[in-house]
Amino acid sequence: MAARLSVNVNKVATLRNARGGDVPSVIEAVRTIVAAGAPGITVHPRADERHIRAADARAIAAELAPLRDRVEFNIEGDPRPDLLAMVEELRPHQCTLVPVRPGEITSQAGWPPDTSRAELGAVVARLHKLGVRVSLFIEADPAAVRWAADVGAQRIELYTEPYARAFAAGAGAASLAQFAAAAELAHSLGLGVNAGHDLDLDNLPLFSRLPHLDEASIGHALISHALFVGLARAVADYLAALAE
Ligand SMILES: CC(=O)[C@@H](O)[C@H](O)COP(=O)(O)O
Ligand SMILES: NCC(=O)COP(=O)(O)O
Repeated sequence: MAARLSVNVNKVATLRNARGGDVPSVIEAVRTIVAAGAPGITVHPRADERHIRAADARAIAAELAPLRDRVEFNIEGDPRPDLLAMVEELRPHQCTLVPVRPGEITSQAGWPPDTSRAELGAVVARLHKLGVRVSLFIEADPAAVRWAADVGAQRIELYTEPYARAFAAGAGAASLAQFAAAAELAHSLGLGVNAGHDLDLDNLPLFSRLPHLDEASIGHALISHALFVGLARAVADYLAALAE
């Protein structure tokens, strides 16, 4: 069975915020994406609200509430108090905890495996208690996979920028082998396997062969593709690439 596509709509909000109004509408984008058959929506509401704002997350949660049994909502972010309060309020299917470095343009790394298990473990336990699946954003590194299992996560999200870079350099198969080893280890430890960052129509068909892949969250390249072919067609293209 093909992995689920979760479309990250951050960049719709980036375009909207550029002019300060409500065009393009994030909610209209969500409706179009869901109508095109994507079974997941992802947002990464950053502390500086450069794109997705707390109000967007609330509006998306309300929009998806009637569809809860077929469309998953995934909120990504660092475990800062306001984000955890948002997750507690909105109860998305999944929260993906991502390390954030001050001033980063975008995510640049996964959680280091020497991150305090006690501190993050308490956050994971709190979210699990709310019925929210927790995924931890990590590198394709066995030590990081074992760390995520020790912290109590239900899933990992493999940070795929290194794969995308390797693919562009003609070394995609070798990189995929490293990711596959991490996915196999995660599966053996009872962890689900998500993946995301810099996946696109060129590198996704090969990556979709990853064993045990549950979900791919894709935003920047998909929304960019939509500028040329339309959003519904972009979603269809990514669903097809993920099913290859
Ligand atoms: C965790 C991840 O890889 C994405 O959520 C990424 O952080 C998107 O953030 P931007 O859309 O701000 O680049
Ligand atoms: N978790 C990855 C994500 O949500 C989207 O990343 P990108 O496709 O915008 O690089």
